[in-house]
Amino acid sequence: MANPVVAIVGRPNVGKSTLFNRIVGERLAIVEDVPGVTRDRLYSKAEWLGKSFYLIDTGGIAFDDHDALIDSIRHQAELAIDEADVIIFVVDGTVGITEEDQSVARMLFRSKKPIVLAVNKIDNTKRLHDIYEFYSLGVGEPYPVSGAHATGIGDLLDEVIKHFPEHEEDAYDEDVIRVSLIGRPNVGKSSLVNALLGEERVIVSDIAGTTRDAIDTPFMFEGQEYVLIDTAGMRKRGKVYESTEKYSVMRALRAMERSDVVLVVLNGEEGIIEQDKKVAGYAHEAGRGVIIVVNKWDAVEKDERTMNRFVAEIRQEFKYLSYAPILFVSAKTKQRVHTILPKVAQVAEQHAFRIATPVLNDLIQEATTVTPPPSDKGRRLRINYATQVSVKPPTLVLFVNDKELMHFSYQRYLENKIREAFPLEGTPIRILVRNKSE
Ligand SMILES: Nc1nc2c(ncn2[C@@H]2O[C@H](COP(=O)(O)OP(=O)(O)OP(=O)(O)O)[C@@H](O)[C@H]2O)c(=O)[nH]1
Ligand SMILES: Nc1nc2c(ncn2[C@@H]2O[C@H](COP(=O)(O)OP(=O)(O)OP(=O)(O)O)[C@@H](O)[C@H]2O)c(=O)[nH]1
Repeated sequence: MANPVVAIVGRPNVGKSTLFNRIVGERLAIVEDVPGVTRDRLYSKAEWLGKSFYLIDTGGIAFDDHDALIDSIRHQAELAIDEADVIIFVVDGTVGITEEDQSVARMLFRSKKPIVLAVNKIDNTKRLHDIYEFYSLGVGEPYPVSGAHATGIGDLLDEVIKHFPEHEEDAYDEDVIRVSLIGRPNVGKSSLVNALLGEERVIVSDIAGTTRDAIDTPFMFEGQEYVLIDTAGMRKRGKVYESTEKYSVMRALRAMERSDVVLVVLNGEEGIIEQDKKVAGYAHEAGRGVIIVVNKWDAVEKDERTMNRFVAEIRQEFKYLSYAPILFVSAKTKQRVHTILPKVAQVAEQHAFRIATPVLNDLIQEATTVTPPPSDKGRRLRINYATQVSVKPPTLVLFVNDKELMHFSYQRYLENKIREAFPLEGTPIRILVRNKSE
């Protein structure tokens, strides 16, 4: 379920970004593209031969000073070693081996992580003999590539995916609810984890064989088993992670992917800032159940309208998360912390909700009768058949006469009708529109 992470490492100017763009932009499809949520180029989801993974570009460091440069390349490599499942180590075939390359190679070699060596800028076959000297880096076979001409990338990726972990790493039982907390630094994630686990009725259980690397914390609450995902990551995240946003983002993403329900934590004292919107956008895109938790409510000066105002602001800023319930809590005083887990259980149930096909079709029938689809140049959308194809999140397919005729606003209308009929609080709904013939 969690996608492997592939990091591109190398000194400046070897062509990391060019390769990143090639891998993501042309050879491979970017999976999912949710409108309205901006995507940055720190990382991207990519796919090769049916295997999807996260690709991160560790580039973008520039220093005048040689020592500072080496230091920061090392730092990048260290993070890649920590977080990635496979590392693509890029060198420049036109320049040959440099001291920085050797320094990176030594670190990568010691890490014992799988390394695939890409010798870039091999723009034509005449250059192919330039790759042999790179064997002496001691990190294995050099793969000739040209980011500029998009050659050699398939062979490189064939090698990369061979090193993906074979087994599903988090084989928790179906009925265990997996929860993660995300939010920008200092909103109180660790404090909330402690408050949740400190709840009297919480028993930290040990579900056998599941706590690989002890990064997750399983526990029982009111007869239900839960796992807090990547608790260790949340606790350990120190200076290094904070200074390198892409790694904390990636870590949060992986945690989210392994979760049923994500708690998006906000700081009630400071209000919503840009970074919160990014975090919330990721949560929505991940397709998990979402609960918005406003923490530090104890520190907010309030009157009877404060809460409503905050709710209105959240709805305004995170329009795409309109399905997410909002809780106001304090990890410090424990105020309303006890409402979190019951809400998580409820949202997890909705996230796995299944609508029977006849019921769904009746509902769509009725909705299209009440408000018929708009017509476009004399042609009208017809929905022939609807069915739910998967859960977590509930994903529906609508078979129609011509999917070009489906407009965003009409799709939103149908989603609202579905939400009126079923208790889908906290879960996104995916609606796929297909032509009848597909
Ligand atoms: N000839 C040739 N030039 C390339 C190739 N790939 C990249 N370049 C050039 O190399 C330069 C550096 O490319 P980038 O992709 O920015 O390198 P980078 O490693 O990401 O650099 P930083 O962001 O500084 O870490 C650019 O001028 C590219 O046009 C290639 O395959 N052949
Ligand atoms: N007043 C108040 N302070 C809180 C509350 N929760 C956390 N804090 C304080 O906020 C600060 C940050 O809390 P953490 O739990 O470390 O926050 P975090 O989100 O885990 O931070 P990172 O590890 O940096 O991502 C600490 O000084 C906490 O004591 C709360 O409910 N009320």
